[in-house]
Amino acid sequence: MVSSNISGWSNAGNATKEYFDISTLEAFTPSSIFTSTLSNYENISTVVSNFTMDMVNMTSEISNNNMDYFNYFVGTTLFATMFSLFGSSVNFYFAMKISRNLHKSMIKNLLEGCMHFFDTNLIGNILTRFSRDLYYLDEFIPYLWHGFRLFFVLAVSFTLIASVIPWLSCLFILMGFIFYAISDYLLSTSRNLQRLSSSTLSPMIGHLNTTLEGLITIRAHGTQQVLRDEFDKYQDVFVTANHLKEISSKVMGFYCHCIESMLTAFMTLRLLYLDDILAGDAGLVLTQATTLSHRLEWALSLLMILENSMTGVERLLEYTKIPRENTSGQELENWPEQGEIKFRDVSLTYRKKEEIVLKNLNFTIHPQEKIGVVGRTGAGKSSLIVTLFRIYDFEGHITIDDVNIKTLSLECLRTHLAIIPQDPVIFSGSLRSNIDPFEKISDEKVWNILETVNLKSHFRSLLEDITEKNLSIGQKQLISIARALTWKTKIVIMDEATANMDEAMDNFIHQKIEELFKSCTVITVAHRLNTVMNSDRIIVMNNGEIVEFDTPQNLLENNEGLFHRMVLQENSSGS
Ligand SMILES: Nc1ncnc2c1ncn2[C@@H]1O[C@H](COP(=O)(O)OP(=O)(O)OP(=O)(O)O)[C@@H](O)[C@H]1O
Repeated sequence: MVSSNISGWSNAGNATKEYFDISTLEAFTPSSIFTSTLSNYENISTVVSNFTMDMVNMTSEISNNNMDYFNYFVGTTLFATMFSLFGSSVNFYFAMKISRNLHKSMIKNLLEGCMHFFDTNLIGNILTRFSRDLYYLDEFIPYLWHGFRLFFVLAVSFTLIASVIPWLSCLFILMGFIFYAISDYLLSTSRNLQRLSSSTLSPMIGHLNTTLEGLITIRAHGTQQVLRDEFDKYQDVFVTANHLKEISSKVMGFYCHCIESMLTAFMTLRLLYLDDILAGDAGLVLTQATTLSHRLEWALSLLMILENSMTGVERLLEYTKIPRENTSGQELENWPEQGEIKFRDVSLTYRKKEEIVLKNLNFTIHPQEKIGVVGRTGAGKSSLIVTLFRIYDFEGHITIDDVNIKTLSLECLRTHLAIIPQDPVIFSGSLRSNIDPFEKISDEKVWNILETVNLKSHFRSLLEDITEKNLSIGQKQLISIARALTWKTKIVIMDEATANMDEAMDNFIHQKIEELFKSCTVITVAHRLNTVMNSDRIIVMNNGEIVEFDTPQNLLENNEGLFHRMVLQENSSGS
């Protein structure tokens, strides 16, 4: 039990120490210095007020009894206070450094993390790390330094009692062992309950998040009760774990009180039978003994909070070790010039030992060709696009203008491909920052692009906050197209970009794309077959394989082909 507790502690401690050694600290910003000074001021004022209270309490206890102890008290308490004051300042400085480093590393790792991480970690897990666990690190741990003051005060009380009745020291040593055994047991229990509480909070937060995201669908289907029941289930589990954690701290208080009562009773009985003790000394010993349990309980509860907070730190440190994408590779300018794409023996598996999603694909897309990609749900259309962006590792080779994309840096590859996704992403901020986030082109050119996509009349200024405008999905999609136009890439990919739109908007957007991306290679993933009927060639996918790849005309003429059957099916369901 003892060793498990110590090893748990030292793991977290070593991990923090290891993290602390990372020397990527940046200078503090003026605002963070200001905030830390304010917090430190609060810290210092707490220390000073604690000192004053200690002095008042102890003086009242001593002055009536034995003035010889007064200097001893003042000296020790003053030392404890100075130590605490110095310690809290040092503590704050390092706590802030560790916290800042951890924040930076976590967000960096998260943004550059492999997609596998997001496939295997629920959103609730991530949100809890960035909320509750960071809260423990930022709000609890820096303040726990105050607790060390308590150990001095405890030492003073013990020494004082022992100096009056020396043989009580043996009793204190025995009591120390009992407390150690209890705290060892309870601290490890509490630490595990804290872990349980944190891990049961994540599904609850994740559920709440997805509920809010799908609120319209939930209301449309009237499934509020189902969602409420599910939430209650997650909440019950969380509250149970959290309640047990709270109980463990109460249990510790109970044990402390029991021991204190036994100690006081024993001392009182013993004092009654001692002849050579002054009444003042006896009173002093008794008053110190009665406050001991309170202070011990407080010291142990601080240890418990520290222990529990370290589980938060432990969880945070896991996020500094997220496997990251390999971003290294060559940087090419003015690439690709033609936009020719070749797939050679490309296979993709999302997770090890899982089913192969793309099976040995071999095809060539010629420069400036307009290619449609169709297939039933789960055929592998989006996976094909994912491999082009190297979102997941794949086997085989993909070359663009004879450059193997695995040799390129991720930044180079991804900035030379434009994608218009199914759900257009609108960043919070101005219209300009949404269309040209890296400020590559002039305002005039941005306005020209807006005019090209028929959006100019909707905005008065490029600095207008786009989030305040209630844009339709079609309009958001047009903004995505405008963004793709500023990138001036040779390859444009549309992943079911018009799936959520009515036919008129769908036709309008495709007409725009034909016009604007005439000189580009365009790959359009589509569910509606008429969307890709104007393509030069169509890839028909089934079960991770390319089963047909030809012009729309030839595919329609092949009565045995999958595309032909899909068209017939779509027509019959439409009529
Ligand atoms: N992140 C992922 N992790 C594991 N498997 C995945 C992942 N994404 C897709 N798959 C699986 O890969 C297969 C192909 O999915 P993909 O999304 O490429 O199909 P699709 O043709 O685009 O389907 P849809 O038309 O419904 O979008 C499916 O069996 C799917 O379950």
